[in-house]
Amino acid sequence: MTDQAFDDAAEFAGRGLACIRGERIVFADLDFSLAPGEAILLLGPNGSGKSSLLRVMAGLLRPAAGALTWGGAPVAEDPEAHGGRSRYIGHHDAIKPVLTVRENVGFWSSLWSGDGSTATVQRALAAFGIAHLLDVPGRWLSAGQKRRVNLSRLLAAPAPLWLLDEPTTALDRATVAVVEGLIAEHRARGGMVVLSTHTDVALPGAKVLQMDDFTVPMDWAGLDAAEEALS
Ligand SMILES: Nc1ncnc2c1ncn2[C@@H]1O[C@H](COP(=O)(O)OP(=O)(O)OP(=O)(O)O)[C@@H](O)[C@H]1O
Repeated sequence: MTDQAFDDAAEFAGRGLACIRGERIVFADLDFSLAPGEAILLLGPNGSGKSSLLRVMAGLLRPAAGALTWGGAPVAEDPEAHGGRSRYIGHHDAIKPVLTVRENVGFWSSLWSGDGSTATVQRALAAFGIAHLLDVPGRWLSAGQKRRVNLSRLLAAPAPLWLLDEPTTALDRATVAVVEGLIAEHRARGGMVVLSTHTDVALPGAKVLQMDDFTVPMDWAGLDAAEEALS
């Protein structure tokens, strides 16, 4: 864990992004840009593509059209570098029930940053008020505790780009405020955040992407080219 500014932060942008899942075009012609210190709030009804866009941004899902850039360079040319600078926290809790909290968070910290030390894990858990759960197995955690453990991975392996899918689900109001504060600190250090939510999360000055602005009809003109690109 560090309080230092992110020297490797740079503008993260997407141009002309489209996403097909199953047989459906989820979104198309989507542009975004995110400078160091900025945040994007993803809004839209169930199924409008918030999770899909976050997975595209994380490099976990190939866009059917368009491209991502980091500091102007195509992300697709160096996916490993993108993996190193981004932290994707999905809305499913990635917690192994038989491992302790220390082992769960330590695994990710080690994988992402090569650290994984107990001291680092402990500091990350303390920020979420759950340092006392260090030796508790994952299967004993409540839904909100699981969420906090998941989010503590962000602090156990610092990186400039946080991609957060409904991060406040199951959290009590006090912990939502903690998350808001940690996001503000992350942005103050030049970090960037993209966050999907169905609830109120305070992200001062965030850009808003309404996902339903990017839905397209099934006869969308770019469909053939997009399907060909994916095949
Ligand atoms: N693995 C998958 N295979 C096929 N289709 C999928 C898959 N995952 C999602 N979809 C479809 O993609 C569309 C967008 O889903 P996505 O999860 O991105 O929406 P969302 O806005 O995050 O929804 P929610 O608010 O319910 O979390 C939906 O129509 C969904 O059925």
